[in-house]
Amino acid sequence: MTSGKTAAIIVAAGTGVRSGSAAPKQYALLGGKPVLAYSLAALRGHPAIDRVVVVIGAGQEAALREAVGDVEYVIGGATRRMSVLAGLEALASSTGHPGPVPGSTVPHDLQPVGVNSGGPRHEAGVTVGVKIERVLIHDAARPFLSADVIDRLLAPLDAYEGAIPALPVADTLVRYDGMIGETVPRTDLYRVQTPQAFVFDAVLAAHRGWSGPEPTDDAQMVRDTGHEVTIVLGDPMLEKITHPADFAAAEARLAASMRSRTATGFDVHRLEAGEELWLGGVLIPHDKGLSGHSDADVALHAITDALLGTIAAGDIGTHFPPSDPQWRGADSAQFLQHAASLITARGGIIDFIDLTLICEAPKIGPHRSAMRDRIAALLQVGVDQVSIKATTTERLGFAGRGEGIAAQAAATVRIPETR
Ligand SMILES: Nc1ccn([C@@H]2O[C@H](COP(=O)(O)OP(=O)(O)OP(=O)(O)O)[C@@H](O)[C@H]2O)c(=O)n1
Ligand SMILES: C[C@](O)(CO)[C@H](O)COP(=O)(O)O
Repeated sequence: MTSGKTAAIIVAAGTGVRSGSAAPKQYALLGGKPVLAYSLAALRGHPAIDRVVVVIGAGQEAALREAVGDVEYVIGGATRRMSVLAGLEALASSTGHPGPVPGSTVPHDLQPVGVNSGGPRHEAGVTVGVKIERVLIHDAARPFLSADVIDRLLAPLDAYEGAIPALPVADTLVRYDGMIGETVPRTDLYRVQTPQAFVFDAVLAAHRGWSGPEPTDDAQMVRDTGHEVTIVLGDPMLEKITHPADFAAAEARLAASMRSRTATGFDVHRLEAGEELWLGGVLIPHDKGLSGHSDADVALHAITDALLGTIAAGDIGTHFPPSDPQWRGADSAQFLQHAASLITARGGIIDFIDLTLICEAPKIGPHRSAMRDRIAALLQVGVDQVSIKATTTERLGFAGRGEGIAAQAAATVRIPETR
């Protein structure tokens, strides 16, 4: 692949009339997250992509910020083509690219690129001034974009000015005008998806010089200005959300892409006189309490580690180092909630927690219900998704001598493979 920077434009300035959604469909929730958030995360998370600009409708800054937080954005136009052009011009102007020639179709009122930081619009930080060599242009309405598709699209750009993902047509195709007419041979027909990848200068020139009928994608513009555009294998996950039923289909695709993961956590704390005994987020009357890092709630620590394990995010010490004085005496509920928030941020769902407390005393039975309620509330799951068991070690070892309490937890979550 040639050297130079790769940018991505997500067009999200449509109104989604056909979707029947009250708000533009790119802000509708899918699996609890805005549609736009999925492809934005996929593009931002891809190592070959240096910069992502989202094209939004006028007045959508607050909706954008609420949906995805800080992101570079530009205001789009009345058609998809004009929105793509706005994105291309934003990239061109911020990287010192020559401006459009007089008489081209570029409108004069294109907004400058901004960052949705809540403050005044400003130029986009470190990436401004870096020349863009390649660009991916993507519909926000196609949320489930995989890294494999991005890889497939970028690979041919050394040889072609463009590459698009497409799927062969599987159905019989027929012309219809009240009665069926000609059957259209389908052997070389493909359904075209996005993102579409281009050499930046080629697609910018095609857009700036366009005077043909309204195109339905960018590839046809690049092709019609004399460049070669190739096809790579698309992805059934990339179907566009267009009509109301497409939301249910997208939810089903998302659910089918969820993979179950189970991980365990283990922790021990010393029992000492003069300490409070916090277990499972509940203060338990006892003649001794647990000492150590934070409030030393061994149960919440074990569950936190189990949850972090499901996403291979290190352990509790990685996120809350015992050496950091700010966590001394801290409520362990915040550790647990942090681990849960990392799973939620990945579109994950917590399915089940199973905890075993290992101690001679206190008796866990009388407190089991309060602990289950508290843990379920902290994780925002049902009480029936939290199991708490207890055992002794038959007076053997540190637990048997009443010197400490051990906790062992297992967590099962579902994480979407499509990010
Ligand atoms: N003026 C427009 C029109 C469309 N798009 C974007 O282009 C993509 C594909 O368009 P489509 O599915 O047609 O979206 P809408 O135009 O929003 O839908 P509709 O035609 O039903 O109103 C979407 O991500 C949409 O937000 C855009 O950025 N600017
Ligand atoms: C760009 C596109 O997604 C490729 O299939 C499609 O052409 C967009 O069409 P729409 O009419 O804007 O939905």
